Amino acid sequence: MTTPQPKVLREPPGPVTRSILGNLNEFRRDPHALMISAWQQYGDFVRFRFGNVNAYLPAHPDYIKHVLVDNHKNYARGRLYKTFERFFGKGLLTNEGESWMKNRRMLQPEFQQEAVLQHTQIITESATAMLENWRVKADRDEVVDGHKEMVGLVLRQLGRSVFSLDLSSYADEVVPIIQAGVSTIIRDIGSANELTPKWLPTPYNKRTRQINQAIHSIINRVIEEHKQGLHGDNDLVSLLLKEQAENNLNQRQVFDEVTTVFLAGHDTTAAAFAWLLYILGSRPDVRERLEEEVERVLSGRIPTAEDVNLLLYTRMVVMETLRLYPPVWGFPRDAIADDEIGGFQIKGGSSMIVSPYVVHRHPEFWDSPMSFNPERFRSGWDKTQHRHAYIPFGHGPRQCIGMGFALQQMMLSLPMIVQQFRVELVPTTEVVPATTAIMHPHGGLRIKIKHRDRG
Ligand code: HEM
Repeated sequence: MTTPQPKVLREPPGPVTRSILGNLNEFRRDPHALMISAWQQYGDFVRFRFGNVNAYLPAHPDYIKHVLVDNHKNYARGRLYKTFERFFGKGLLTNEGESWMKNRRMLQPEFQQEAVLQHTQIITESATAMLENWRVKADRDEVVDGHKEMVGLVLRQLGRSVFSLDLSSYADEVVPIIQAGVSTIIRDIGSANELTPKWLPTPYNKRTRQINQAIHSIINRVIEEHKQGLHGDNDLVSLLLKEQAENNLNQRQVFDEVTTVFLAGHDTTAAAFAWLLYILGSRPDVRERLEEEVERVLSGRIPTAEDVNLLLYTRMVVMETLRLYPPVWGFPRDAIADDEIGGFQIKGGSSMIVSPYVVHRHPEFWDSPMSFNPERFRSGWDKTQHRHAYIPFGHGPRQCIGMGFALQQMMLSLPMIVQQFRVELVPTTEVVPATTAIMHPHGGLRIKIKHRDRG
């Protein structure tokens, strides 16, 4: 009888460096460039070293499936999500275990299709309000920041739907502070800042405090106004306060969940919208087909929830935009115990970077991956495509809870924009993706809004 030989596992290959920080500086500087070049050189499973921690990039959809679904229990939120906690607290995004599961179940109904459909009117009313403003901007031939416009739209839609409060007035002052702060998370990975005690008056601690003050000013107002009964009892905040009254949540948990939905729900969708504006401005062929569809289906009407199912090309454009410009370009996990992926050895304690940005560009799964081609999402695309080659909202038990809401915002608002306006890019510098935590157009998106009916 022969004894079975232990399987020989390979060490994943990756860029070698003598720096004590390993590949960390390069990653902080330009994570997209590092990931893409390393993947092209080393293949579908790459090893980086961040200080004394191994960080792996699983670039093949099978490997991603392993981490997010098949063996997800072995992959915890980990170190990087820990750094998110200083702004997000321990809400759904950063939390784990029993209390995550309990709160996810509690909040899930607020984001299910039925609930999302109920927000249709708020979403279209909010878009109408923005478009009325755009009339004035178009009359004046103003140059505007398209990304900032979209932040305002999203804050109005998200705020009114989920918090019963229009938050768009924060778009100019408070939100930029929050966005600038949250986006530094990548730069802060492994930096000495993270090790300094919070009470020390370092510039880093001061900045963190300032960002938290900006966040708290919004969230405290949202919660306080609900406690005073100013916003009825039919939204996410009321639900959380009811759970608190029944001792299912404490005050801190309510605060953290509201903060998480606010932070995770505005910057992401606004970035996606900004890229949609970019496509409208840079691809006349796509814009013309959108205009044709919107006229045929809506004949000048405001879209309803039923119309969304008929706007097939619009959906294809939204999906292709999320493929090439995924607002969440990467998200982390840490391996709890040793594991094996595709014959590679994974040591417990090492990190994973799951990257929509990389797998959405995988040439084995996407023809001409770098070209923007909505046709690839023609009806039936999902019958032939690998499920884990397209993950703009993640997958598995931790898939984005706001996915349906974000898609509905885009499916209703994009046709309304197309009905009335055209977008002209103002050429200054090339539009490139930011390498901050959320991938919006770097430095904003300078555009002019043109009335469609005036040519
Ligand atoms: C285009 C817009 C959006 C994109 C691309 C996006 C992307 C993602 C991704 C990739 C994840 C998974 C992260 C991981 O597994 O580590 C996630 C989680 C999450 N998202 Fe979104 N998101 C978007 C919009 C929203 C909206 C509108 C909300 C809320 C209103 C939201 C709330 C959340 C929350 C709470 C989680 C954590 C879920 C959990 O772990 O249980 N997101 N999102």
